[in-house]
Amino acid sequence: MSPLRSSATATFEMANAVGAQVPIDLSIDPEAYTYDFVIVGGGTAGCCLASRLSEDPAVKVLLIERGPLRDDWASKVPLISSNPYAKDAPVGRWWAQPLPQADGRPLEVVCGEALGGTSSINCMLYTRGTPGDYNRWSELGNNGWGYHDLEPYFVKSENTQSHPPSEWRGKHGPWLNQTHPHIPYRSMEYLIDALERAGIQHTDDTNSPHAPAASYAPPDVAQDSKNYRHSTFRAFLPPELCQERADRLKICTDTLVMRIEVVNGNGQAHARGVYFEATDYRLAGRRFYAQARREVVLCAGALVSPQILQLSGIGPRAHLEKVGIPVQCDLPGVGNHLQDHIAVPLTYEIPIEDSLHGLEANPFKAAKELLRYLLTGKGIFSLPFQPLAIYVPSRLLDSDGRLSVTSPQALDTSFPENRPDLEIMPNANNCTDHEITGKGIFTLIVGLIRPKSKGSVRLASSNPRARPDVDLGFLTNEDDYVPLRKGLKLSMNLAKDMRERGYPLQDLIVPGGTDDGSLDRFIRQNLRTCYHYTSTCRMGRKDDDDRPGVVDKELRVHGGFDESTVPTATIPCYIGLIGTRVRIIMSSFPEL
Ligand SMILES: Cc1cc2nc3c(=O)[nH]c(=O)nc-3n(C[C@H](O)[C@H](O)[C@H](O)COP(=O)(O)OP(=O)(O)OC[C@H]3O[C@@H](n4cnc5c(N)ncnc54)[C@H](O)[C@@H]3O)c2cc1C
Repeated sequence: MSPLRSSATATFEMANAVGAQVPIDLSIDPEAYTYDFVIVGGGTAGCCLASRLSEDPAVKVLLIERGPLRDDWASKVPLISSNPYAKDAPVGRWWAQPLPQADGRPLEVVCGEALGGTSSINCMLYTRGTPGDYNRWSELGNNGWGYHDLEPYFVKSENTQSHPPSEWRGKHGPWLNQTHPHIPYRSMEYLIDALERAGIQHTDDTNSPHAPAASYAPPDVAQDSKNYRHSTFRAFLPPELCQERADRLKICTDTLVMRIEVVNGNGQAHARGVYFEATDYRLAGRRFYAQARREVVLCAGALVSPQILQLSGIGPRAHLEKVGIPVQCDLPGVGNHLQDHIAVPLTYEIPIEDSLHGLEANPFKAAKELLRYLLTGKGIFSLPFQPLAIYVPSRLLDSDGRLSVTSPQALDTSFPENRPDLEIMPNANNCTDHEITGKGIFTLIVGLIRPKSKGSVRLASSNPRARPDVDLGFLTNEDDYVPLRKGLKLSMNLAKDMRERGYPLQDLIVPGGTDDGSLDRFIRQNLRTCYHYTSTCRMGRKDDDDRPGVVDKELRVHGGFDESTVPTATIPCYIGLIGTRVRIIMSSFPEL
């Protein structure tokens, strides 16, 4: 049997091969459906973990992924595969609850659903965050998770094609990344000049632990040498590796895990196995079971991991009882503490030839660019949507949004208090939900990357096929307005500078003024998700009154589990971009 299959029929055959149909036929030898590790979710974390665990020839691993295997050409081309709203994009999209703080608007949440998960459709930015991010995790009591503890795993896993080897950059890992220093948009040249004049320094390497807290650079991007997207599926589970390990690594795509089997005995809970069905609704009800000799590892993302725990009877008792799920373990933290970067875009009109919309308006230019990519791997099709990463700590901005402190001590990010809390994301395209046709668009998205607001994930029903109920909780903590206002002022200053230097930039969707009232109104009307959901199964103490943890520092679910159920949504508090971090957590986990 090939280790990689994709259609629903193949899944069904495969389910027969990797599990036992429920109710289990007692004549089946349990060895036939028992693995050492059963990994739920073949996404950013799951692919990496499946690869690492199956390095040991004595270890049998089953990886179960809800989405398909997508390995066609379009899924590799950055510009095409980075659009989660394209008709056939392998994503799950559903509405979160309407937000009172967004004038009652519901926002859509989006997750990748394919082998590779969200790393198959995201913006590809390989961004680790600052040393202070990890040192803060340590400060919260999670020993072993400080920056110097994790740096060796970053180095081991990556292969940077643009930076020299150093103590913090790796050249020999399976996950490739590179940087594109030449940005083909005229608007970005003006923006870079404006950043320099604003005192925001260029840095050679956004992932250097020595990069200053206020800095800008073209980001590292998860791409191979042909400029194809390097999702974690391509990096960690290439076909030759899957073939070589076919005896011990089974990958089941188009397959939906319904719940984890939890058994209690001798005062301890134990995750014994998982129940699953084909994702295709026509095969719903034909349920299968696989048993885990050692561990069930939950890597279903920050929105679905808590759903699966709750479906399995692990979560806040009152909620489980309300939905009619028998309680196995009363764990109040499951699904709480949802965090996401809060994004507010400023939208400007620019000449259409300076923006990505120039490709829509000019099919000849689009064809030429596509041909260039086909022949050379270069050009607009090879680039990320976001060509520059800009970070600024709001506490260094004065009330007019100007950088007021630039001392080396204040910019040293090894101290948690110096971490930037604002990311300004420039894009040469429309990043709003408004339809704007026939115009060139330039966007500065102000992202609050360390929000205090928190939301939650709860079961909408006991049906595992129903999407969970997501409350993004944006701006439930009013403190979040303060850095957002400063970020908007900084971005408006940058735009003003670009215009004053002669760049034809016209206001389209911007605040009516810079007083708090105008800015706050604009924030509520325009805020949106950044898709960076985390912390719904956070690492931390179970008895922490303010924010009870779900897993301990070895990523085992609290509650007496003798062996572990390990969710990936374990980030204890927010950091910069998230995919890179999730992968490192999974990379370091087996050695803990
Ligand atoms: C549009 C977009 C752009 C982004 N851009 C960036 C970026 O540029 N850089 C960055 O660092 N981060 C980015 N992110 C965030 C980042 O990609 C994610 O935070 C990260 O990939 C999450 O990893 P994960 O392993 O936790 O979950 P995922 O990668 O989402 O994997 C979860 C997997 O579990 C599967 N699954 C879910 N339910 C079940 C079930 N019941 N049974 C079986 N399988 C199941 C899913 O299909 C999925 O494949 C972006 C996110 C989005 C949506």
